[in-house]
Amino acid sequence: MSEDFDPEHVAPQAIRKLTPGKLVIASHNQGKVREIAELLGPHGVEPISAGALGLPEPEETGTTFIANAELKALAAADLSGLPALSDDSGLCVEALRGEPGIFSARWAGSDKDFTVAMRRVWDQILAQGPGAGHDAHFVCALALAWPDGHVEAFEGRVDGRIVWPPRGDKGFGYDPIFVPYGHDVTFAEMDPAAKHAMSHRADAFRQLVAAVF
Ligand SMILES: O=P(O)(O)OP(=O)(O)OP(=O)(O)OC[C@H]1O[C@@H](n2cnc3c(O)ncnc32)[C@H](O)[C@@H]1O
Ligand SMILES: [Mg+2]
Repeated sequence: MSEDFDPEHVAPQAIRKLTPGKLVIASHNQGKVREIAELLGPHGVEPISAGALGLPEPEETGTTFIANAELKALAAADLSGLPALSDDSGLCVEALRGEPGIFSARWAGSDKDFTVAMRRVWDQILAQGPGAGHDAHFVCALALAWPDGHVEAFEGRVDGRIVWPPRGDKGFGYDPIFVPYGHDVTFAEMDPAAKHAMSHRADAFRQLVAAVF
């Protein structure tokens, strides 16, 4: 770094705005695609899912939520020639030092069986011994990429606790074992509108909407 480099005085890069039109939802998770389409509802874009375009599922080689979100959005924008919005998210359990974290989908195995993944979370908390806390948070990184390689990314979070047994049949993934702080019901017992008012995805969405719309 040169001696006169002063990080306080670097001009911030201009945030690129999204113009109305088609937007690829760069996810192969139907639960996410549904939630993202609902959150995008009032914002005048026309969502098309990666599945509908036959786009492949890129390998998630990043070591952070943001890195994985960016690589998924950039791959979809490049292949489709359209702006693309991706989501990389997961459940981080404090007693498990943040696991499953970026491996949240992978804990469900190739069958994407979240009964197995939720059981694994609970068993690993129990394996920590009787003093282990149940605190956890969900993280959602959203990345919006354009075909020329420009990308903007935002990260949201919601804190809560893990409960057992799983409860509720709304939502997806780990929702049946996650109760947000200040509530008694799991994300899978809430109506979608209630989850959208407080979720990690909604938190990231508020930042994205404020910046690019
Ligand atoms: O990569 P894409 O194609 O978007 O789909 P994916 O399911 O593989 O998604 P991720 O790689 O981001 O993995 C995140 C996993 O974390 C879980 N997850 C993320 N957000 C969640 C939410 O709101 N409620 C419950 N589980 C969630 C969910 O099971 C996801 O499979
Ligand atoms: Mg994935």
